[in-house]
Amino acid sequence: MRQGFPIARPGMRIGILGGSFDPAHSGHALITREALRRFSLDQVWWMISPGNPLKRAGPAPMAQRIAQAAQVIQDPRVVITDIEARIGTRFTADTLAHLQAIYPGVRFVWLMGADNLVQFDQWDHWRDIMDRVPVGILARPGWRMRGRTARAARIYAQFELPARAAHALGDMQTPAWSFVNIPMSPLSSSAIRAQGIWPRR
Ligand SMILES: Nc1ncnc2c1ncn2[C@@H]1O[C@H](COP(=O)(O)OP(=O)(O)OP(=O)(O)O)[C@@H](O)[C@H]1O
Ligand SMILES: O=C(O)c1ccc[n+]([C@@H]2O[C@H](COP(=O)([O-])O)[C@@H](O)[C@H]2O)c1
Repeated sequence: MRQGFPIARPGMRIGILGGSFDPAHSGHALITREALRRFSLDQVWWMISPGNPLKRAGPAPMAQRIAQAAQVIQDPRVVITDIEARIGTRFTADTLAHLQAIYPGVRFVWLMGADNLVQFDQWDHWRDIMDRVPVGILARPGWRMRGRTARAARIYAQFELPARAAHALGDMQTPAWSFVNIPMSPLSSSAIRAQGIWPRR
């Protein structure tokens, strides 16, 4: 965990994996390593959300989620950050606007699992997100087909970058998105919570 705002130089390609991370698990680590490789990213920031605007139940306290995330991944290319809470945003479109203002010249790529693509068209100002940054989608068990046929995917079909060219995603003019098939993990935070081992008391 870097205190304050992470350091980034102009020209860097940085993937933002926003999430509840309630708790972080090895599925997050897997998609992060794949995103780094497939989208040729310099870093991925695990942006621990103050709370998903579409989820009714609030997550475990931020400090607990950050500490757990730091146990799940130790990679110099991965930064765990509460930047969204610091900025005071929880809608992704707002957050990305702030990040681009704070870090001019940094090439941000929004990352998400295929499950989020399915409801992406319900996010606040989702088309602004498409206009602002390239979007990298990582396959998730049970969600590949639904992701591919999601409303957002259909509306932006002409802007899809084929997976074989995904390494160039960060340099693309927006809108641009790419869906990559990767080795998949069935893990989910909800399954871990259902086991009653999280949140820790
Ligand atoms: N196993 C996985 N495969 C692919 N993507 C994943 C996986 N786990 C999480 N993600 C993605 O990581 C991001 C953050 O996910 P989140 O922290 O909500 O975890 P989750 O396991 O999806 O949680 P929950 O089960 O509570 O919805 C989201 O974009 C989600 O799609
Ligand atoms: O901006 C929105 O309307 C919006 C709606 C749903 C989810 N998000 C973001 O999507 C990311 C993934 O959320 P989650 O809860 O699936 O981990 C996280 O950064 C959320 O803030 C954002």
